[in-house]
Amino acid sequence: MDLSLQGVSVTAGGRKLVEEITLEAQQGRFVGLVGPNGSGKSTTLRAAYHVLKPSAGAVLVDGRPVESMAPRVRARAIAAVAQESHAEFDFTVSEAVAMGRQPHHGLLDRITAGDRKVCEAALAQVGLTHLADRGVLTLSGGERQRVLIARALAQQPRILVLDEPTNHLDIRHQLEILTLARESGLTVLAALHDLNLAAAMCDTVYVLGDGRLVASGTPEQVLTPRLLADVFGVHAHVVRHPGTGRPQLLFELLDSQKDRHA
Ligand SMILES: Nc1ncnc2c1ncn2[C@@H]1O[C@H](COP(=O)(O)OP(=O)(O)OP(=O)(O)O)[C@@H](O)[C@H]1O
Repeated sequence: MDLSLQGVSVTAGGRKLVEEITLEAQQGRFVGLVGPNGSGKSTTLRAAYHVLKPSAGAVLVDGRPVESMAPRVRARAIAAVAQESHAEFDFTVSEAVAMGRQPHHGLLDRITAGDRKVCEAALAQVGLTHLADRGVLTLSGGERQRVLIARALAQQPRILVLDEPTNHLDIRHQLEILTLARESGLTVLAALHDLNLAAAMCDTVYVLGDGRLVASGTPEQVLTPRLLADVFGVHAHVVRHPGTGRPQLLFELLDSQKDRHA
């Protein structure tokens, strides 16, 4: 399924948090959203997965406004992993993942053998089968993050919206989880802080600065020293990854900042 935001603005407390965001995530593509702290990434994603109502513009799934979709239909289309989602109750890992099956049956229906299979597969995909019976409150931050991703996968959506999915993950799990999302065949829209992961994984990158889109394109087109200086205020050297040929970035402070910190 295609996900598209068309001229989306979000207002809160009388202030425009994001303005006129237009972006496209086509079927099966991995689309990244990058930008400095407070630039509006989470706000944009919350509008995309319909927990924030845009004050202007529209969010479309295969051309259909998400707000016109019944909640259950929407939940079968889009699954989201929010930033710093908290597990408040001490469910077991399998119970937490099984919540992802809710959109597929009635509230009071029992979980079926088919549901259980889907959940086991999702847990295996994130490498947590061995923790199925553990309480989520006893997990490490990275394990908990992988449970949330397994729950989103168990939802069997067509679109995955991920807000900082690599939070708390060590480097191997960062690469594994993003590769899993990339190769899932799902449409992925992910906010990423790590620009090298964005460069390695994304088909298209959108850059936000101060609530507005400032650039979009392939990582090669977008992640240039000029843009990184303008938007992030850092000096970047761009090199090619010897294995993948993708751009990789080496950072240092701009000279003006170095003087400030000298
Ligand atoms: N409910 C709200 N009321 C007022 N301001 C808000 C609200 N939610 C977010 N903001 C502000 O909107 C701006 C964008 O926030 P957002 O969380 O979308 O940024 P972000 O790019 O995801 O940041 P980070 O990289 O730090 O996670 C910030 O300045 C934030 O303080």
